[in-house]
Amino acid sequence: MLLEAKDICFGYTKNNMVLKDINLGIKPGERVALIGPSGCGKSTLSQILAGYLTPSSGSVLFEGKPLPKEGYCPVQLIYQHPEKAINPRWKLQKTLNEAWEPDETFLAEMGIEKQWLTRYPNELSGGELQRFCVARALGPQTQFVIADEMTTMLDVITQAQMWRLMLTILEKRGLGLLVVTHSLELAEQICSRVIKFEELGTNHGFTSVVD
Ligand SMILES: Nc1ncnc2c1ncn2[C@@H]1O[C@H](COP(=O)(O)OP(=O)(O)OP(=O)(O)O)[C@@H](O)[C@H]1O
Repeated sequence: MLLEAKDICFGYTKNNMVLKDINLGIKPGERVALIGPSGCGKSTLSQILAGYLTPSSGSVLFEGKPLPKEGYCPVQLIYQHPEKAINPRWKLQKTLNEAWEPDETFLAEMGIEKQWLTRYPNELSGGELQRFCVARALGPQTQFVIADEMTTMLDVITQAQMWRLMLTILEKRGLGLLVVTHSLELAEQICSRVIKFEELGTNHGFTSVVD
């Protein structure tokens, strides 16, 4: 199993558990979509799978091991809201190079203009900023990408461009993917398996660690 969530429970407050006994297993080579109603806990689970939040019980394993507590996380999360994922006081060159140093060809492929690098996040549009977040998440040490409503704020043409590029990179580098989306159409186009969030608490979508 490539990425596993085992018996995950989590609440932002003690009396209100958002996630209860969530089990999910993603095999190497699978591209999985997670769909579910607003507020059910998809983003919370994504943050746990990428090591941003610690579950109150249960565990996350990547290639059979817990996620590293320090250093680069092989599971990279791309948020729905790029402005929340970026330090507002850093120019974008610094933000990008904190993760890795992509070359000009890569930046051009991502549709990132050179002049944007010298700007602060509030000097770019949401869509422009999201390109940085995607580029930043695709560093050479990344092995798995979680895209949480990654293209929601982009126009349909840019959405299609971003996904085409993303899929090319994922395939070239053999990276795993979990897509969180409200669009069943996108899920079915991009992924080999679609999971409904409400099925996760009853062990659906989970295959034993023996795999
Ligand atoms: N930082 C937070 N503090 C307290 N409660 C939170 C926090 N973030 C999310 N929640 C609550 O946790 C629940 C799950 O939220 P989450 O964002 O994971 O849902 P979601 O399925 O991703 O929703 P959407 O599809 O609307 O993005 C919601 O009831 C939400 O109000």
